[in-house]
Amino acid sequence: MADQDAQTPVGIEPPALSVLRWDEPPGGPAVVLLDQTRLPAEEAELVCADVPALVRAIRMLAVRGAPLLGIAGGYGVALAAARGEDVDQAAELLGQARPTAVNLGYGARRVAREYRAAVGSGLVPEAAAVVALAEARALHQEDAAASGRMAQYGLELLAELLPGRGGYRLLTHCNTGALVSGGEGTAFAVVLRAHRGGSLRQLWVDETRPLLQGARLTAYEAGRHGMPFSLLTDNAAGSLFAAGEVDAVIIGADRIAADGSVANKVGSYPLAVLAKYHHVPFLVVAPTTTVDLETVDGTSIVVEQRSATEVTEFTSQPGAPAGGGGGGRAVAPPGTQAYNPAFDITPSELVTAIVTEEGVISPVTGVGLAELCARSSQVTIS
Ligand SMILES: CSC[C@@H](O)[C@@H](O)C(=O)COP(=O)(O)O
Repeated sequence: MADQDAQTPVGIEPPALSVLRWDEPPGGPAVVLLDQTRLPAEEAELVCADVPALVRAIRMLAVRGAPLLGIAGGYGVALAAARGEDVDQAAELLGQARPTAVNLGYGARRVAREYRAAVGSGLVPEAAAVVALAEARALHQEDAAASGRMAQYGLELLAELLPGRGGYRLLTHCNTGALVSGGEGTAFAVVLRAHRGGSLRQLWVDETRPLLQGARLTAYEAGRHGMPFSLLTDNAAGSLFAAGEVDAVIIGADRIAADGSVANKVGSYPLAVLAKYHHVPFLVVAPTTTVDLETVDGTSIVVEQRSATEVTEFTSQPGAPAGGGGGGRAVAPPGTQAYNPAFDITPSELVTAIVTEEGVISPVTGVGLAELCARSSQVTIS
């Protein structure tokens, strides 16, 4: 059971979270996840011993967040390879489990490509499976390194945009910390670095309806690190801006199109509009693996639509079938239809800057994005 009162005093680091790992028990290899649907009540592991189990875990958000989905996709293909299964089919199944986060398909295809190359060079499938696992591990490590670099660039950007502040009051949405990454996350990694350096005055955490990634997960991570933070309902953000309590908005991304449009958790776009109106910087932090130059603009991004029960019931299980029966307490009359997109799209003109592991682009332009991606050491997958 996670102890909600056990906040870590500043200066003392909590133990790193084991969010996703490869395991090789006697029964065969498995991808072991920290089940995010059970946080913060329980720190429970979920063992995925085959690709369908991992696909289910992805759909129900036991594992989630763009960079971690990429890592999960990579290990999923390595799992298929280790089991002697069709890796291309596995990559396809994994890549389609959730449509918006580009990293998922990237991770799966990248490992599948390495496996195919290994077989093509004459390795037997067992040896090629070892190559596939090594590639998944490399992807995992690259993401951890990218996280550290984004944190540094992000902190420098805050200092530049908000000079002379006694400490930053940052508003974030959804969950972007260690729970979504091989490292300390994307936007949350910047917040954490500010906290460690004594420059975080306040973290405002949007609860993030309907699945409460802010309330359940970001509050859990902020609490572990002893941050000064408060939770707010998503629709309280406007009054917080009006009161002058927000110095910057800082979020992650699930896909960034070639024109700089940003897909992120639904509720990000209204924050960008509020930020523009109140002259507050709106910052997006994402690795270059989240930039998708093949998606020309925001209108081409496929936005995942999720079950109505996630809206019509409280504490509904993520991914419960539409039409009731999500396992939660109904808050709407039976049969109520719901509009439940998982993400929304923020156009580049509302984004002050995008922070990647290769540097910062501001103003956000397609040219700047392409340059950063070209500089990136990330493997290009066609
Ligand atoms: C680095 S995390 C960026 C995004 O993946 C995050 O903000 C987000 O929207 C996650 O959505 P989720 O539906 O919980 O997977």
